[in-house]
Amino acid sequence: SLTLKHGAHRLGKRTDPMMERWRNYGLGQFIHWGLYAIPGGHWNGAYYGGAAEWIRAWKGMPNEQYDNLYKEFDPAEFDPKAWAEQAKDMGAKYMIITTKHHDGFCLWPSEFTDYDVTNTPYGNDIIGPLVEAYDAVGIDVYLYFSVMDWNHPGYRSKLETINDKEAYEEFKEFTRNQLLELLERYPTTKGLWFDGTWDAAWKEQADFADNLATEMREMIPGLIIGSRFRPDDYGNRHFDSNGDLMGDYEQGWERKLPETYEETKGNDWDCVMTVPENQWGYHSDWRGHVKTSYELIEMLVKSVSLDGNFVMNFGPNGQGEIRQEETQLAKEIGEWMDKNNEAIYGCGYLDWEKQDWGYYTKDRQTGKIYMIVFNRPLNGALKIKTPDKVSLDKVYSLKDSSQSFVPEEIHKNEFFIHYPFSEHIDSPIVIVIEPSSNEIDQNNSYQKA
Ligand SMILES: COc1ccc([C@@H]2N[C@@H](C)[C@@H](O)[C@H]2O)cc1
Repeated sequence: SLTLKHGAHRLGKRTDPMMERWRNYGLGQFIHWGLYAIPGGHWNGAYYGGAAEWIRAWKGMPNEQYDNLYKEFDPAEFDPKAWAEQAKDMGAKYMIITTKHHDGFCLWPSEFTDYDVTNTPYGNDIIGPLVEAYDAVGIDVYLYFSVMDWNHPGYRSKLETINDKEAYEEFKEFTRNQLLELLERYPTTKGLWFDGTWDAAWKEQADFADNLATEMREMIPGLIIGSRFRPDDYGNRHFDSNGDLMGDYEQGWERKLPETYEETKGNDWDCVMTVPENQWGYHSDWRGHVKTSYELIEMLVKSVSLDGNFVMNFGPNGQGEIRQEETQLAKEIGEWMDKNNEAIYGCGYLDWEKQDWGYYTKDRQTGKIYMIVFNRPLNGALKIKTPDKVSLDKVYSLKDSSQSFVPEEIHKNEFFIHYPFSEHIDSPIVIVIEPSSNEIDQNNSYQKA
């Protein structure tokens, strides 16, 4: 393998308490909020179908008009406590907020630019009250930060001239200053979710980024930073030039999910997901498919079943309101989570053969196994294949533990559970298996429930 100065500094998962906590979240909330929520995908009566938070980049949208939107930013309905309550009721364990998206507008009072909330009619810090409100309800806060910054004069996508390099040095200083400022202002931050790091210019900054990551981790010990932040010596991100994961978890699953455990390479990872096909910031006219709570719950369960976290995106509007479609989804997901979160929180991958009816999750502490059923077989027979020497001692319905099942053995290590499906079931059901095996698996050191 290559000798790298700025490649992965750790092989395998982080095992410290902060990362253990992260690993057991299951469900997160992404919030994309900024000036782009004001146009909401429209400008001068024209509809822009691309991602609403990228409207400044779409042709026909005059940059200087976008750059003056800050003069209109006055979200009278912004209510961080209400947002935090809603996220709590949904069952989110962490929240990721855009402090600065690609447009460079800062939702906190930054010492290092005038392009921030203090120079708007609203005038106040947005990030601070959000951090406070979410901390108050026990939801951990992570800060999204875009390195790419269309507002800063020193930003470059690539470094070609001497001038580029000199300007970019100022930009790097500015970026460092803003990041240290954020960690200084919001010390309860548990981690940073970086974006906008694909540029050639940034890919040349292995040394700078590595040192900056070290500095940030010194400021907040245990700080969690994913694989999108730094490039290695050869400009590779996510995985270094030896194929080793850089950062504390893999951030490659944006609007997509792995199919198999192998695809996750055994790393920690999160999936960040939009409700419509591709809108992160507020778009007033969602076209195309809008995901149902059933689909989002399946993505959540699939993520947890493959040792990942699932982060559902919310895009508040220009007034600071959570839109009605997202409120409804949060309510429906919360109702399911109220009854079934035991199969999500603190759970992860189970190495039993995947079956068509849905997903297994395993509680990392108790070893309890959950069958989360989305696709009921017409004959009601749910197939289970177990590893050798595992018998299914106690099998019962999560919603009613008195409803137990005696698995029918159909082959060695192969069973049917005959579930009395009735037509009225319209949300995923969870069956609990308390396995006992002839040799207790040392990892599980399984105790009776
Ligand atoms: C295809 O290029 C991009 C670049 C940036 C994004 C940003 N990442 C998401 C988490 C949103 O912030 C989106 O604007 C999406 C697609």
